[in-house]
Amino acid sequence: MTTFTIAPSILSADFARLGEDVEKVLAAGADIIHFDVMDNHYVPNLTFGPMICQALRDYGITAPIDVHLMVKPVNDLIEQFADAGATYISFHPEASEHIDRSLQLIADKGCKAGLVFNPATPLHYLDHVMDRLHHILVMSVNPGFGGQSFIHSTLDKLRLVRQRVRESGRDIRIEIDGGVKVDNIRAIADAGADMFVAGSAIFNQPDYKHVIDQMRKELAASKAC
Ligand SMILES: O=C(CO)[C@@H](O)[C@H](O)COP(=O)(O)O
Repeated sequence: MTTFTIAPSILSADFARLGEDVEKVLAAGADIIHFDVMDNHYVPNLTFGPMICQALRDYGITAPIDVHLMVKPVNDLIEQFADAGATYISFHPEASEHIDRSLQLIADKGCKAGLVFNPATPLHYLDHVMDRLHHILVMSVNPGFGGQSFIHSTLDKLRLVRQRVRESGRDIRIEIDGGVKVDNIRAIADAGADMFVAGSAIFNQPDYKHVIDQMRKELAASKAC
């Protein structure tokens, strides 16, 4: 049976009360916390760095922290986020000079590695690195901002990624990120995702538990179950 992971993106959380908001979303049933790191260079927006990750660990957050690096170059921040308590670290292959080296660095620092694909990034970057991946993150919006609409054509991309993972015979998680809502999460699971990042869909609602419960109900009805 497929294990589904719900990963709220703190990009839409209340930054003035971040520790409390993260505690609240975990108590509402979230599995892990998704951390969108933007550098105003690789993407046109600026968010937070490793100090915030460390601050959440110091505050007492023990859930896995899933760091999505939207930065260029990537290696310095891989090291800093690993030291600050990241569990998973993913980066965009076109933002790394040496993809294999960056993946190895993540593993050497004791974290689990992922590669991220923008809607138009070709999947050939998966060649030769499947054995190094814990997850593959498929972006269903162009990176940089929360609250964008899901790009429907990424469902086809998800199916291709699912096929590649199946053919590899490896247990690689497939994460989707951008525009994930209660009303599309089942179709996304049917297309092959098993980790779901959702920012605005969860944090912009007053009752996080209600949204997460509805998402789980949709997932339970998916063909992937
Ligand atoms: O990485 C990104 C955007 O670059 C995403 O994680 C978004 O932050 C998801 O936000 P919603 O689309 O769910 O509001």
